Amino acid sequence: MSEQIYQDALARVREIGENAGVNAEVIESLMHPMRTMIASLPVRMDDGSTEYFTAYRCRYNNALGPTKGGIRYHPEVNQPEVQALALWMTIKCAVVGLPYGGGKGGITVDPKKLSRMELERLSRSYVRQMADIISPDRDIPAPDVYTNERIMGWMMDEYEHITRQKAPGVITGKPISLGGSLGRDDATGRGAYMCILELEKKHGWNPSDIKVAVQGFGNGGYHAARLLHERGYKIVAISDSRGGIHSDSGFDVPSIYKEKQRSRQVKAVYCTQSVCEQVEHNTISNEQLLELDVDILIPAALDGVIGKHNVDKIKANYIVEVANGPVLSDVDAILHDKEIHVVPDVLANAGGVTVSYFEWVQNRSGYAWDLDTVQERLGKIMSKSFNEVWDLAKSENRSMRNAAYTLAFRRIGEAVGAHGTRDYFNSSDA
Ligand SMILES: NC(=O)C1=CN([C@@H]2O[C@H](COP(=O)(O)OP(=O)(O)OC[C@H]3O[C@@H](n4cnc5c(N)ncnc54)[C@H](OP(=O)(O)O)[C@@H]3O)[C@@H](O)[C@H]2O)C=CC1
Ligand SMILES: O=C(O)CCC(=O)C(=O)O
Repeated sequence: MSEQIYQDALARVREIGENAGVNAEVIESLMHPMRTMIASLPVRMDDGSTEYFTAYRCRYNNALGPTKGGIRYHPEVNQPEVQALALWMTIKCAVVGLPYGGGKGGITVDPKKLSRMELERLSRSYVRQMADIISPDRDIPAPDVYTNERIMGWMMDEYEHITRQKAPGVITGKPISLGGSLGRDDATGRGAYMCILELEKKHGWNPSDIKVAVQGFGNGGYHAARLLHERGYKIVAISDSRGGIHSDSGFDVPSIYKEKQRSRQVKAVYCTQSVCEQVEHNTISNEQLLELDVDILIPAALDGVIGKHNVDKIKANYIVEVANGPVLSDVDAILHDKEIHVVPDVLANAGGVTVSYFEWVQNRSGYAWDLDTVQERLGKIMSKSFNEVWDLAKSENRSMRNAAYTLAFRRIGEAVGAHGTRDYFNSSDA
């Protein structure tokens, strides 16, 4: 996660923005984050000492609504990365038509080294520092890498403690018992799966002929792999932070998940009810996984994994970006020329924020939807958004990323215009 990622994200906005048919001032406004708050979080450790962690929350742009985006816990979190992630949230929410701007947060920490109590104190400390900028109408966090519903529950609880009122809409991805939505747990992977179903229709694919490699086996990667496996796609490679496994005959995803839950590692196993047995496979690195000869490559871990250093070795026909920012901008044109099609992050992983939006709507109305309603509405938004992007890409010979950004810029531009004559670019920190 290089600090260059933000410059890379800006370069892409500038390049695509030039041909999007949008006022240059709108594109310029996207080159500047509205506000990034940096805080030091003092945390009492279990041994009685105090450690300080650096935390960020960026509210990037709120032309379309309150800012929205996850909170990442990772040792390499830094300000430029958080800003890049917040910029992508701004574009993503516009691509799928949500009434949100973009934000993102993070803490520079290795959460695997903290005890549960330390993690809870850290998470509560984050909310104490950020309480002035988050709120159900202003900035609404959610989970991202190495954060989860339990952490969202602690954060909501801390916020309610500070404001002395119930405020479930301040954060999404919460436990169901605290106002979370059914269907948020697998929404990111399901949204990507729904994009692949659209591709399946367009190309007339037979799922059992399609080989898929998935990098990252967390919330996004696991559910995408599980749903594709259930439909009959061949999941030939899976990895986590320690490396990956590969077999051309495909893996049984539920078995691998069961073993990952048990041992914390991705292992090539097939499990019956009582026992998991090893199956034939190769052990591969995360770099090798990206270079496999597959039909669909799903990077679902971290940003910047495909760039000039490896683009010549990429063999997949489709890259479906479940991770945010896995492909660097300087290889967009190379991939387009090689006819390696990218379903961009701002579309492919938008299922997560879409169901977060549903959660927020449910919290505000005080009425919980059933799972069928959530999934049906997610399906409608994903299918409509996918086809809008696809149609623009086909009709104007743009890449899908270019088309998605173009649609987003136009929507943001319309909102900026509709805000009126006030000097929008200098104010509006609502
Ligand atoms: N959660 C969400 O709702 C959304 C997530 N995303 C994006 O999806 C991506 C993954 O997020 P999410 O699934 O939530 O995160 P999780 O924390 O649930 O899982 C992360 C996964 O990535 C693996 N991983 C970590 N580092 C590496 C590495 N260097 N190489 C390969 N794998 C690695 C982890 O391995 P291990 O298990 O060994 O730690 C884990 O399997 C991120 O880019 C995130 O921004 C996008 C939209 C929404
Ligand atoms: O669910 C959300 O609000 C945001 C999820 C997120 O951080 C993302 O889409 O990258």
